[in-house]
Amino acid sequence: MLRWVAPASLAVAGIIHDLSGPPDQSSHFAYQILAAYTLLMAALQLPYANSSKETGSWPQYLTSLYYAVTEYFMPSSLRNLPAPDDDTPLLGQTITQFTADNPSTRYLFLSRKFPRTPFIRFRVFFDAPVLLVTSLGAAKEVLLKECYAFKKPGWFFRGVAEISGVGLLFSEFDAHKAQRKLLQPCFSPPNLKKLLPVFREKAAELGDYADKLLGKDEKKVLEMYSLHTRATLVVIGLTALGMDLGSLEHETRFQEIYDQVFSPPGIGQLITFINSWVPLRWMPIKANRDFISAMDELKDMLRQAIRRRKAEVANHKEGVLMTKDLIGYMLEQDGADVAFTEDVILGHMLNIVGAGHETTASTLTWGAYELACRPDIQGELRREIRMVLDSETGTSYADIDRIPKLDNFVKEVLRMYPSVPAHPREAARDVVISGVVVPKGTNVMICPAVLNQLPEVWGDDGREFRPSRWEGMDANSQLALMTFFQGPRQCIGKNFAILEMKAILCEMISRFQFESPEGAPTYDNPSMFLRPRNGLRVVLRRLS
Ligand code: HEM
Repeated sequence: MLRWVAPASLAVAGIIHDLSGPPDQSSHFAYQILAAYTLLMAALQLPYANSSKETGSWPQYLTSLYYAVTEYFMPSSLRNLPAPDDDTPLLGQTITQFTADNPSTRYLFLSRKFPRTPFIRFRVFFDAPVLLVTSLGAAKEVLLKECYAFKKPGWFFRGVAEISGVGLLFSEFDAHKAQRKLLQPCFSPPNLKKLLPVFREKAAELGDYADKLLGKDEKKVLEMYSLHTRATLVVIGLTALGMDLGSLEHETRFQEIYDQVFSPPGIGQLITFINSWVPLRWMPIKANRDFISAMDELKDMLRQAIRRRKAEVANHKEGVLMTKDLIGYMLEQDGADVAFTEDVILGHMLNIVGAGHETTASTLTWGAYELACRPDIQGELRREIRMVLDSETGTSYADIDRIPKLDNFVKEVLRMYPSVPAHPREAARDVVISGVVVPKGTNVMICPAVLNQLPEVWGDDGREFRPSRWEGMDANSQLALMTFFQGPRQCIGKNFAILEMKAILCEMISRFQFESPEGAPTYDNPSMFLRPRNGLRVVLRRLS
């Protein structure tokens, strides 16, 4: 009977705590007395801990005791949320998550284990609670209605913004609203229309390069991820920044230092990761010196581009490709509501390069994998694409954007393989989401894969790759695809990315047959992107 004393005390303590004031993160005096009392009650059980199977082993007992006590420090409004029972003390779900086969697996597992709840509460480092958003209702509130009640957490800022720049990604509240308003026109449909010829030209170059790699052979195994990252870097540099950043045929200096910063070798990766929580950049070791010098060089290259463009804007020279390319646009707006100083523009450029090329490259790579697995879908797509590309009138923006089967295929790849698997947020104030009080400072995690596969939207077959599911979806179904998010902070480059991917797929599918993927794919984990571990190889067969 004694083993029930601690939980019972906990329950009583919890009720009294809830009655004693509104739920918040602070622990007041009465609460601490109750915590001490319960600890004492629980400690009374210790002599019985090894006496029978019923009471469990010492480690089990100590773990339960640890959790019984730490539950006290959980805001009361979060205590009753469903939570996994296999947390590791002080690390929570971190190990389970990092050893899973892909960065979304654990979140998907939890969302299936606890269906029909707005949030699942899990623990991470130092047992901090995180709320995983698991219903469409809660997602709508976090991303749309209460979007500005949340911000990017400090640990995330420390870990990522040192690489990706502050830019739009890490600006918050009014600063975000003002910058977003100014940058939005760069990504408007009229501007994107002007980019289609560039997307098509670069897609054709990618096709030519793949053809060159095949040489005299009719078919060959090619590694698609590196091909796609090179192609998307060329596109993003040229179209958004007016710069030559990459090349399809060889690794440029920019690519080399970019990889050093984003995917540092060996201990560098670990330092980048730990640096989010415990500052380690000051340590005088090689990994840090390499990182800092690569970052300086990267920024130097981008600064030179800004200065070059500044001189052009001063001479009223228009952007080469967009009527107003991103840098030119920002320079013209400097001095309006937002000061676009060199540092601010640099932040935006780092954002665009970081957010705009690996994401698109990963999605294209998973697309190549699905094509290789599904010859029937590939054949249907090829027929539709060739009809459009062969039309006598020439291919326009509207033509490519409205090939129905291609549209469904791209959406399905985006749904099943969201290239950014997890997006953390922190409540900037107390806020109520789907009836749950989320106290200021609480971390919230949005995992697009969870939201993209919700049974409330897709029924029971949401885990299957089936492009035809998009046929006949109405306008409200926008919420069915959360890969780019929705609302004020949704991806500003969404339409850019979709059009670029369609242009590349049109070219590649019409010229090559994708075949024989190498077994089941493996994923990088932990990783900020859902990308294949060690690349992804498929057979490309030249078509006549
Ligand atoms: C498949 C490709 C892409 C995916 C899946 C993707 C996904 C996302 C998501 C989910 C966000 C919201 C992040 C957050 O607030 O936590 C975001 C933001 C952003 N994305 Fe993308 N993105 C893609 C391509 C692009 C491209 C091509 C560009 C630029 C040309 C771009 C530029 C940005 C920027 C600047 C933001 C910050 C927007 C803001 O906070 O207002 N993205 N992206």
